[in-house]
Amino acid sequence: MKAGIIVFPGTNCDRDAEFALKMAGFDVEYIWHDFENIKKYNLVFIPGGFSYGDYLRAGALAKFSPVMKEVERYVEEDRGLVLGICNGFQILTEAGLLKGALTKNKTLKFICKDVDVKVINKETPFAKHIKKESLTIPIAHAEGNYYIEDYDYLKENNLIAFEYVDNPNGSIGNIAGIYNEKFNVLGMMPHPERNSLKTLGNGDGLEILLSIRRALENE
Ligand SMILES: NC(=O)CC[C@H](N)C(=O)O
Repeated sequence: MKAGIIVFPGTNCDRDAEFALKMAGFDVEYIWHDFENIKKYNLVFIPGGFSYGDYLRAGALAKFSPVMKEVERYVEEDRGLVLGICNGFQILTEAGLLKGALTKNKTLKFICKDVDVKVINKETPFAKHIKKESLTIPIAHAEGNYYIEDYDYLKENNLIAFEYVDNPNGSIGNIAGIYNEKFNVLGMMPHPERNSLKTLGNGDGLEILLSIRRALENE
């Protein structure tokens, strides 16, 4: 099972992602942002960080990197799954691959702490093998306040992946992560790769990556 981690100038969670994906049983390669061919990966992972220094808005410049056109085709042609974490989630919304937008935290401060999230839609490859009802996963962001005009659309179509138990940033409906309509893209603000071992917390983050690997294997 092969995962490709996209690296932009300013990405800083790529090594943690590699470590966690290997823990979950993936073979891992890096994909530099000007790469135009991502055919061979079962999972494309867009990690966190500060792509292009978060200039303009987090993710607003990264969406123009050549690799993002290929990610669009990858999603459209159902070649595998895409997981965007934090800055990865911001890039996916900026690129229009996920609905809504990540705006500044309601406190206007960078927040770095562990949060509990409830698993909302369990019928997707990303979540169907998660055994727990809620997971403890760290957040670290300044622009994690998720907003969408048509919140009901997300609810009615089961596009909400995770909700915060105790909303840290002002996100509408306590949203911590969402899916696209084909359920082959997940974006989430918490960092599962930062809690992939019991010694890093309780290992809850690995549940998500293991669920993805198992679902891909059973396809
Ligand atoms: N952890 C990350 O991915 C960095 C956060 C992000 N660019 C922000 O501050 O909103």
